[in-house]
Amino acid sequence: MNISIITVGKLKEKYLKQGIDEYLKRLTAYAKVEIIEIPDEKAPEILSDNEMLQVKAKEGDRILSKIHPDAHVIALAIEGKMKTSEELAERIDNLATYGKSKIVFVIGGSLGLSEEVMKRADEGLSFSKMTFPHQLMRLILVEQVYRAFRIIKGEPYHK
Ligand SMILES: C[S@@+](CC[C@H](N)C(=O)[O-])C[C@H]1O[C@@H](n2cnc3c(N)ncnc32)[C@H](O)[C@@H]1O
Repeated sequence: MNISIITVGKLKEKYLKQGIDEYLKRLTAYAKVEIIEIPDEKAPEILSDNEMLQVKAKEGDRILSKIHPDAHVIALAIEGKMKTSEELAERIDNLATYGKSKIVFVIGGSLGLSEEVMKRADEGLSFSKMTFPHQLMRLILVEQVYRAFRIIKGEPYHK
């Protein structure tokens, strides 16, 4: 199984990088997982609604250019569907069973994902109604993907 995680902007914090690298290392036993960083659109702190849409659209185009047509796309979005860890594991397992060997998770930038990216997504995944920083979201996601594989394989870890 090939899993790509498309994210916006460079990861800055060392503590997040260390955590993500640890889970990526653990995941090598289960899947080929890569993180694709696309550049964020430089913008001032205060933006009009129209400017925000433009920033999201530009980042969205960059995200879409990295998605293979055959990929099953899971967009991380607050308003997406909430799942238990077991349900995420089942989803990943089912996708593999039905020949969807390319899964792409997409994490938006500080302004979120464009409408075009949401349209391309096969499903939206919410981690709660709370807003997390996009860089922290990467760490949470790789841990949950690792947890999913441990659940799929029936290995101890998930309690
Ligand atoms: C800082 S948030 C963007 C907030 C923006 N106002 C929005 O509603 O999308 C950056 C990205 O992190 C991810 N994210 C943050 N909180 C999330 C949550 N609770 N569930 C799923 N994804 C989340 C989403 O991909 C989001 O686009």
